[in-house]
Amino acid sequence: MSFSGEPILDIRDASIFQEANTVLSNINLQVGKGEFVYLVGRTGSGKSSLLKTLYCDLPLRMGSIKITGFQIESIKRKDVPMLRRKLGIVFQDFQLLPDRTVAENIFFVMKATGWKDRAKMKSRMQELLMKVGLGAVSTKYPHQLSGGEQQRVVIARALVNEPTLLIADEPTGNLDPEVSDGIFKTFESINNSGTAILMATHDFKLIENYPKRTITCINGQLEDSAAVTA
Ligand SMILES: Nc1ncnc2c1ncn2[C@@H]1O[C@H](COP(=O)(O)OP(=O)(O)OP(=O)(O)O)[C@@H](O)[C@H]1O
Repeated sequence: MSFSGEPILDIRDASIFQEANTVLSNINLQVGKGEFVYLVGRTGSGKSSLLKTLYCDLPLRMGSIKITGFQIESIKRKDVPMLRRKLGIVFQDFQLLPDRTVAENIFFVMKATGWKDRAKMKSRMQELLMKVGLGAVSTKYPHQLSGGEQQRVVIARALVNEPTLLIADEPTGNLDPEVSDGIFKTFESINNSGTAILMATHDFKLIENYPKRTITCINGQLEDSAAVTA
């Protein structure tokens, strides 16, 4: 694919490993600012490993990756939190702190990323909950929310620092179809306000209903729907 500006994600001749095994070999991928891209492939094909490499949870041992301005192959350990601040990361299992309220869960990330002004934190938190379609839930604990509501809180939390790229690994994996659809629309509205989204999913119904550029992990390679149709 070609872009008018610099891509927000630029993978060049990278290989992705899990211990001694090569999961993906010599892959190339460019994602433009504000794009919405699905990442699909059979179980074990390497989707999560690729995403983990992007946010430095797995080391990049071969090739180069530039993401939101950071060069992964040469990134210093001290810069990893800064990279993760520029990315929003959403997983399938909601990963909220169970013993803290929704507000405290969001404040926790804010404090960890340098927010100090209590009034600003509160208003940002309320703005984010509105954005993901949640009403007055800030004083509730995760167990008092449905799975879909918890996932919305996780999305709100991922948006705290206005990421330019949101990475989502099976964000609708544990949700029933109607709830998934609502969550997906939330991602779409986030994307419409300019955030690029890279979403690993098994949810082919979603892809059928909302077709977008799709990258498939297959036989250790990436297949790009855009390359097929271009
Ligand atoms: N922590 C780990 N240690 C060793 N090998 C791993 C680890 N995690 C994954 N793998 C292996 O790496 C390969 C790719 O797994 P990965 O989780 O990236 O696939 P995936 O496409 O995300 O699968 P799924 O759709 O089931 O989530 C698989 O062969 C898997 O067994």
